[in-house]
Amino acid sequence: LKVSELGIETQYPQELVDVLSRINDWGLDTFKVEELSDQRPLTAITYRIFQERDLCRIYSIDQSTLLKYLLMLEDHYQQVPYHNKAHGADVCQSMHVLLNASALDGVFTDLEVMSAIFASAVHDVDHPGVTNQFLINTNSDLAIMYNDESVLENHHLAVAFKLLQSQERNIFANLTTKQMKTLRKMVIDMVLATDMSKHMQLLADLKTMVESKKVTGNNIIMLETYDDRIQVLQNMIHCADLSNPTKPLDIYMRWIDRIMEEFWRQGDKERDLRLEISPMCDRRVASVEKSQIGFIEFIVHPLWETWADLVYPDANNILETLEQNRDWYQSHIEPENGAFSS
Ligand SMILES: COc1ccc(-c2ccn(C[C@@H](O)CN3CCOCC3)n2)cc1OC1CCCC1
Ligand SMILES: [Zn+2]
Repeated sequence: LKVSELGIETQYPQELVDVLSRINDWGLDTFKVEELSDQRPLTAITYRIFQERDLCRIYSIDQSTLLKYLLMLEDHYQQVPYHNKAHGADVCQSMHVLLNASALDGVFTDLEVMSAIFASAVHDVDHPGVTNQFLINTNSDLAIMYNDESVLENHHLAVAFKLLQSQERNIFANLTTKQMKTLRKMVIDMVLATDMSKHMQLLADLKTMVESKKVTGNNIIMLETYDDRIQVLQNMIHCADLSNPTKPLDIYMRWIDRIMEEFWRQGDKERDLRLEISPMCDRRVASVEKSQIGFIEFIVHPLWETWADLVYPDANNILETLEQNRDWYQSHIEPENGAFSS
């Protein structure tokens, strides 16, 4: 990558080129990209991935149109502690790495790959930093708009596609009608699958797929129907969305700081509104380490363990890091008010 190909202005062009050289690695430091890109991590990372996958040539996407869309998309991510543009960039880059699993070599079409990258980049745009339940409990305009069903996920999708409607930002202008129809359906199906209320069903279906996994001679997964293909892509974006605990510990810890601040700010709002404070949202009774252990035990590890089965052995290192991080937190739990753990 050359400085002239960064797509964004920065006072640290060479350092940014150096950090982005790890675009295909699981341990890319999104926080470093955030700092070195002058607060443009989503544009810098997504633009780099489009270049890496040659998507502008394949789909005749004008590079300045792509940059205009990405900058506008990035500006529509809110300045909240966790669900901000850095998280969008992180999920996009994580998805990019997951798509490179050798068990998936040649499985997905360029259109499916572009849909997955686009879905990841847009999946939390305009997130207000509170949960679906909070929006429902407070009779928010968004909950009214979407009838309490996948409120945030529907909103992210609507914003993302609305931004495409201006001619100067329509990156998909040169897709055929059929291609656009397919892309739109897949992006909707992927972003709606990031709703945590769908987690148990998604995981159950993934387990069923693993049990009946069909592979080719060189261990590549065979996915014949749209339902099978989209199911794998839905689990992939869900894994990318819940990938913080699988990253190097120092990076994981910084995501924890951000999500806790966001949860505690929601708790502050609930306290002021005399609402019951949601679980893990009361900064006065925090047990950060215990919450992460529970999050890993009940949600993150079961999901990643199943994913690792599907693409065995490609995600073994990721699963290993997750288990090391879990064990680290297990061995660093603060004893309750000085009492010795029994
Ligand atoms: C690093 O820690 C976390 C990292 C991520 C998460 C987390 C929760 C839900 N999600 C996924 C949604 O954000 C799905 N979104 C919603 C809005 O619409 C789009 C799709 N992610 C929770 C984390 O920790 C919590 C605090 C203590 C234990 C649990
Ligand atoms: Zn997310």
